[in-house]
Amino acid sequence: MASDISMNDAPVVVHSDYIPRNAIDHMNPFFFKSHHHAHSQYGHHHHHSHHNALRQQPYTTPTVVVAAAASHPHSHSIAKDFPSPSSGTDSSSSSSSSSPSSVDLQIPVPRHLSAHLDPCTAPSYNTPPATPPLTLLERQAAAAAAANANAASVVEAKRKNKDDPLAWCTARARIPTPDGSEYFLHIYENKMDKKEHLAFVFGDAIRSQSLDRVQPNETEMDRIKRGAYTGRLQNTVDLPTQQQESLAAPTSSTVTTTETLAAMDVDQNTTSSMVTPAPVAVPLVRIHSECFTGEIGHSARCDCGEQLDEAIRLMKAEGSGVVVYLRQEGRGIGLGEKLKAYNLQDLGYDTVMANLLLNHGADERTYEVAQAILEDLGLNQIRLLTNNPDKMEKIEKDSNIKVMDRVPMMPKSWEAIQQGTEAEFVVKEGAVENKIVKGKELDKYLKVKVERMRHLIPIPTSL
Ligand SMILES: Nc1nc2c(ncn2[C@@H]2O[C@H](COP(=O)(O)OP(=O)(O)OP(=O)(O)O)[C@@H](O)[C@H]2O)c(=O)[nH]1
Repeated sequence: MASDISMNDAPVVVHSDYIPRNAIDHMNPFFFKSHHHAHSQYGHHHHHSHHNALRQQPYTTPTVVVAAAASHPHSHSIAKDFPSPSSGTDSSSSSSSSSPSSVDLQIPVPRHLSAHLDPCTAPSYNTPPATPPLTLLERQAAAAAAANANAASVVEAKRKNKDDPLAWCTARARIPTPDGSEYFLHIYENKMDKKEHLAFVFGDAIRSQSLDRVQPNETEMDRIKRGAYTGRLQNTVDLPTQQQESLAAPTSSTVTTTETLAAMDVDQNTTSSMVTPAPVAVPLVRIHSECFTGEIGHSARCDCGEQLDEAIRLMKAEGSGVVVYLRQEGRGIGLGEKLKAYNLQDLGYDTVMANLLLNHGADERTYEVAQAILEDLGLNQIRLLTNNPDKMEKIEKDSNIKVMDRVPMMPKSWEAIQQGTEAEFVVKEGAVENKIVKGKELDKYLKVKVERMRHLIPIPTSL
């Protein structure tokens, strides 16, 4: 039998100052269920080596486990502060759940998993046990305190550097796309984190002020390398030398160096006199959060890839617009934590509850960097592509940015359900045609967004 190789007799080192990794084991039904069985059903005849390993761990002595199990007559109950997968998180949530039991919360082991709960093969035994989890209230208080501290430090950073932007563009380059259209990818550094946030800029009229600003002692070639030119670059490398010299690199006039600015007697700290973009009608903007699984990994758990593609399609069609691509993977908790959340979702918890059980906020994203990027691109009035009212509020907060209009992003599969055309989807490798996503897991994910995160999408009546 392909047994639990992690449960072999590798020596278990128990340190008295052992610090558990997190609270995950305490809500893992395998963990407690199997212990309960170890004592009530298998008693002390249970001889699997990992049992002894666990016995040595400071936070989960057999006594504690027996007491925990005994205090709950239900043989599957585990820890008092974990709700069942179907219960809500707090009274303010708009969960459609019908079991808001918050006093004596239990995690029933999902029926389909019970069959696999042989304590000899239960897969969680190799995981170090953890400290007792925070109660939900404590978690919420901690999340609120962290959010406040974060907001305060951002304000502080802004106050100290009134004239310095929070984010600035360090390079930009043309990205041709298969249909012949192209956009300029902008890369941003910022004061909040070490991540490279991005802006996909469609249309030549939208320009980064920080990129265009003249830097001390830079040459024309430095500016070309950063992408601080207008128009398009010409291939001069393949031309004979004398022709190379006679051709300016950009096709239009505007690599502006310190020398030319000096000759023009222009204030070198500003670019306003140098770059005068054509006026843009209120442009389409998408503030998109990174999702490796949805955009690269062919996942049908979410519609993130579909949304990114749709935003790009709309901006190509308009010939103008910006996708601000924030590296806030997993609603800010990171990819590793998102994968853990997926395991909890496979146990039946929804996306919100899974985050909370991992001691994260339901959504840890912030939008100050996005605000700074939009300001840098000169976009104070936008049409925002989103279903998320929270995002609309946060992007306007403490800034000059005004969301003039919200452009909804209807999930394609739900649109098709409403139009009765779902059967026409052709499933290709990894995704439905045109990267559209569909399926039960997506439906559940989307419903949670509507029911618990105020997203503005009509749920098809058949769901
Ligand atoms: N923690 C967590 N993050 C997820 C999950 N599924 C997708 N994400 C992340 O959620 C982010 C996208 O946010 P969404 O809530 O889908 O959408 P939104 O950006 O708030 O709203 P829209 O503008 O309407 O798309 C990306 O960073 C994804 O990586 C999940 O199950 N758990």
